[in-house]
Amino acid sequence: MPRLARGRVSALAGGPEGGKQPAGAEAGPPPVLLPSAQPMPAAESILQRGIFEIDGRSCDVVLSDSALRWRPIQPERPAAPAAGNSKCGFLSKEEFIELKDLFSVKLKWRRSAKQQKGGTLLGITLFVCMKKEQNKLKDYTLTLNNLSEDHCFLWVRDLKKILTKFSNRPKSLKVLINPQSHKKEATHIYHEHVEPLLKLAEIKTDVTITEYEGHALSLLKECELQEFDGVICVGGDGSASEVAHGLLLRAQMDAGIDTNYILTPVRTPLPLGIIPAGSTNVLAHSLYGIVHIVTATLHIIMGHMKPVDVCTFSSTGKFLRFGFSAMFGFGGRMLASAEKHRWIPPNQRKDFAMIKTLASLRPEDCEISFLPAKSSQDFQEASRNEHRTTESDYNNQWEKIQGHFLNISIMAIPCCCSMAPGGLTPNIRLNNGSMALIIVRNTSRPEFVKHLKRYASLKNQFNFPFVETYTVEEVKLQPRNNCGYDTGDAEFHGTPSENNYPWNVDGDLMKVPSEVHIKVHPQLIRLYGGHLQEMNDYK
Ligand SMILES: Nc1ncnc2c1ncn2[C@@H]1O[C@H](COP(=O)(O)OP(=O)(O)OP(=O)(O)O)[C@@H](O)[C@H]1O
Repeated sequence: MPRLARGRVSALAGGPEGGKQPAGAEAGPPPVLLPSAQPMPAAESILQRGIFEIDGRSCDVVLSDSALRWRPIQPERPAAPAAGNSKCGFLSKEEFIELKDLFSVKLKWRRSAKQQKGGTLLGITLFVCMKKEQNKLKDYTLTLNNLSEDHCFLWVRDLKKILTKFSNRPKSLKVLINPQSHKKEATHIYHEHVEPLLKLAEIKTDVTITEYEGHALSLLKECELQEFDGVICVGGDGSASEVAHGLLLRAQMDAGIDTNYILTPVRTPLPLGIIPAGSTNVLAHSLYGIVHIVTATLHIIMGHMKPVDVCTFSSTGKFLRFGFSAMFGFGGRMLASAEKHRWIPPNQRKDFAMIKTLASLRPEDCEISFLPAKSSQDFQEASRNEHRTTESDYNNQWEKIQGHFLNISIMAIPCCCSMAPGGLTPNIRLNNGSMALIIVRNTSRPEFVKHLKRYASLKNQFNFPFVETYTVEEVKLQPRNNCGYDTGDAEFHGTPSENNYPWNVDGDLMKVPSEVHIKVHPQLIRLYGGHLQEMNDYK
């Protein structure tokens, strides 16, 4: 049975310098540490051994290059004559933390309220990243009390030396905050929940609060990025997508690629971290398996990284942007309507736009060409998930479908959200080099609503005669409404040449007058995070 370690507080509560406790930091209950009484592997070399008081008990503490182990020291009791076993007094259980879970170490001082330096040394505080439940990470502290300065200095020196060996952990980050995201809480979220943890981990930050739409993009195109190990975006999907686009665009510029015609993009050297502060947070949810600010921050601090597929969007050969997912038809119109009514509060705006777009539901007349994904794994998944594709489709041959469609979704990531925690496309992973193409043909409004509602339960949402799903690598979508695009809003009326079809790309409105070509590029960007189930570290 795992044992509870007592008396531990949150990493941010009563820290070494007595900093204030941010909202959300947990003071209890005490965390479950690793299963006790594990024998020390023979390969572990001991760096330090000493006596510390932990949770009010004197402990024999051993620091090796991979773990910190402790065992309470119990006084030898006189042997019970009947039992005849004099060693029973020493059989206390060992507990340990693995050093790969450690993210900071500080000396613990007792200081008066006004005192900035000095004071009485009480011991050492270790800050540890722990898995709390399913995909959730939390920060916890372990305090080793010992009044000897020499003793504590030596231990801190060795522990810090170990921390420097985790070369994938960032030391300097560029942070971009969208103050307008969702309920305008992104700045508060950053300062209250993220910054204290980054400071604790001694990560340097350079913060920019964006002032207008596209600010993050223009900044990333020009600013000096060499000094940073990663870029962090605090905002919703629109912001995260803009920053990902900016980072990738910058990588193409640095590689001397003409950004008007990006055929084979290069990978971006800098990883991107996403702190969810938007209304939907699909990207963060797909990445972390949960929308939780401390989890997102700890993934960044610990340097957990995941390569993720990205799509390029182009029209008539010209590059438009990078993105992770897109919707055309109902999804595009709904976003266009929501953007037009920005004055409505965010939650109500989405409901309003949904109802308005449903009320004027109409199909798009278009031609869809797609290149099926070639891997056998994709083929198996496709067949398992009631796809209509046959093996002959997987010959690198373009397929063509013409007709009237209510909605067309193209997703390179699972698109998890509160409505569909398992993802809108559960068979697409973050980096399997393929996209889901979901085509909803024209049908009655009640049938379409039934299909939308099924996403919430993730039960047979594709099991309708008017829904087709494919696993693809490329898609070309050519609208054929030459009579003019009509959203029911005046802004979209006009002559065909003025028409711009609204696309929803990662929650951002993109208006394009003609064909859009979408191509997936495997593992083009590295994002901080990853589902814990997939990470060996947390088996
Ligand atoms: N200071 C600003 N003022 C107005 N818009 C901004 C500002 N900074 C960034 N933006 C833009 O706001 C857009 C939407 O932001 P974001 O996605 O973060 O929030 P959201 O729409 O509330 O969340 P979600 O996309 O998750 O629904 C982004 O495309 C971004 O370019």
